[in-house]
Amino acid sequence: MPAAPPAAPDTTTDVVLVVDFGAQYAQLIARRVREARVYSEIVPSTMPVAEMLAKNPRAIILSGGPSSVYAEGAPSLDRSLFEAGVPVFGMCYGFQLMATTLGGTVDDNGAREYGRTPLAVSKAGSTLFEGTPTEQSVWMSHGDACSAAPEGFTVTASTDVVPVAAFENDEKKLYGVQYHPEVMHSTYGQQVLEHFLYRGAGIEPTWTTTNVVEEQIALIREQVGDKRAICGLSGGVDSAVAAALVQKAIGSQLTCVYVDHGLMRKGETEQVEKDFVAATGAKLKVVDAEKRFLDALAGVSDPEQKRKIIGREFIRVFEQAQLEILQEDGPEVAFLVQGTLYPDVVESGGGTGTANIKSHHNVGGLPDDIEFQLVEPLRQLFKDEVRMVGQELGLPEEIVQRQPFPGPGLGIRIVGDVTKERLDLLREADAIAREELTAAGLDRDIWQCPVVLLADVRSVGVQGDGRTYGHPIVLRPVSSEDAMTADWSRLPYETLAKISTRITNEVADVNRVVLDVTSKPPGTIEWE
Ligand SMILES: Nc1ncnc2c1ncn2[C@@H]1O[C@H](COP(=O)(O)OP(=O)(O)OP(=O)(O)O)[C@@H](O)[C@H]1O
Ligand SMILES: O=c1[nH]c(=O)c2[nH+]cn([C@@H]3O[C@H](COP(=O)(O)O)[C@@H](O)[C@H]3O)c2[nH]1
Ligand SMILES: NC(=O)CC[C@H](N)C(=O)O
Ligand SMILES: [Mg+2]
Repeated sequence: MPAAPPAAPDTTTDVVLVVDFGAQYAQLIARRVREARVYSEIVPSTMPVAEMLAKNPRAIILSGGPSSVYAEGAPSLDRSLFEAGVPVFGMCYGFQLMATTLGGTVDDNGAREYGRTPLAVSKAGSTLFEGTPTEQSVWMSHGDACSAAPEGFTVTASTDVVPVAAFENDEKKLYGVQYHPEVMHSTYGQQVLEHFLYRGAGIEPTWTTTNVVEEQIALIREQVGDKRAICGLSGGVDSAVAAALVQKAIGSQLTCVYVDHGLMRKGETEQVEKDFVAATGAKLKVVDAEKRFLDALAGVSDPEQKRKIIGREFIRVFEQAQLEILQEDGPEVAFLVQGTLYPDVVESGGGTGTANIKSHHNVGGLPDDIEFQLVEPLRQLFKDEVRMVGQELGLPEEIVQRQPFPGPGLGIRIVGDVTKERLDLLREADAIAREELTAAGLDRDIWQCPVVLLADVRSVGVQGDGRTYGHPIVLRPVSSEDAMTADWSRLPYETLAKISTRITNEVADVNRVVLDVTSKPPGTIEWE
């Protein structure tokens, strides 16, 4: 198994633990806490309470989860958590668990609520609801409900069907809400969360991205010591920021390695070589590994298999680069730096009880026999937070604001086997789409625009009065904040028309261009 990355900066004093009960939104809670300028860390609900308390948390948040508190084998918590004097805030499942553990009642009384729900605040000015309206819109997602709060708690909100939708116990510093304050649709959610942190738990909002930079630099120095590290550098935002952080921490002990796997877009390798070195002055090694990747991918059309092969080949190339660097004088090269972010981890099924959506090459695609120790300073952050760290480090806007491009590259944008010919065709189509989107001034409006070749699909066309039987190209422009959710971008028709005409005119074997109008969920951004 890959070595675990450093969990959390131990220099942080004000840590808030988010206990994850298999929630869809545990990571969202953690980032909302950071938005409130307080450091937070997610821990699994299976962690013993003594271990949680040993982290000296200033407060604990209990997430939602798919189980029913009264079901056999449902995740629970030792009562001592509520008696340790640490302020606790339960959300949905966490709220229900607090209720039952402390003597309240939760049952399946038919009071289901999913989505937008009006909440009536019955105690205006309470710790949680101070300054928010007595009627507010919240986001619910539950089938069980609390019908009686535990002794000593004041019920502070209800809905049409749920008599206890929030309760508070200021003396014990215990709070809970049935709804999800962490999702943006709960109008006063952030305010309620901040009230818990500042008023309930008395935490000062002092955490900033500067802390991330300082803490990570200290951690990296401690982890790497006087050994050497290589950094997988793609030219993308995450690896550029990770490399800049590590460069700051260990300077010349770092060598960046860019792998040209033959799955890159047109002109990309040249651009990385030129821009990245100019921006950071880092040592960069470019490895041409096209043959190796294409040979390994030959005949493979299953997306997960492709991802695992690509993940493995990346590591084999890094191992070779390691051997070459060892030829130069210096200590052992024991570490591999990657620009892994939280969404890569959670989509790869790396949360507690979370599903594997797709194996990102740098997490779920890593081979079991990897010997490098991983250095992943951004592993707990989301993209927009990483961009802020990049700005903090003084990286140029062209790098910090770049649209994401997945590590497996065009390999996961060909639905079907990956061949050199198909890649060349897709590179042409992709270059046209990018050129026209840039010319239309839309680069900043869209998050990214995968261009996908449906190599296994053919359709009939008529070109030059003759019949063609070609392949469709899919345009997938999306808008997003953090890639966890996304919407399809409403691009101007003229731009779409130009892209479509140019692709069908200029790219052989393509006789149709289609637009993907699916949000995420249900679709993911990439097709594979
Ligand atoms: N061609 C490549 N050569 C070397 N390392 C790579 C390459 N592509 C990806 N990686 C490694 O895999 C990590 C994850 O890739 P990912 O695409 O998520 O991040 P990124 O390319 O750094 O940023 P962005 O999301 O902006 O594209 C990178 O941070 C980098 O460490
Ligand atoms: O480095 C990466 N390795 C991968 O294996 C990978 N898969 C998806 N992506 C990128 O992640 C974001 C979310 O993508 P999905 O909605 O397709 O899951 C989008 O920005 C995708 O481009 C990847 N990046
Ligand atoms: N979102 C949640 O935490 C749901 C809690 C519980 N499974 C319910 O349905 O009530
Ligand atoms: Mg990338």
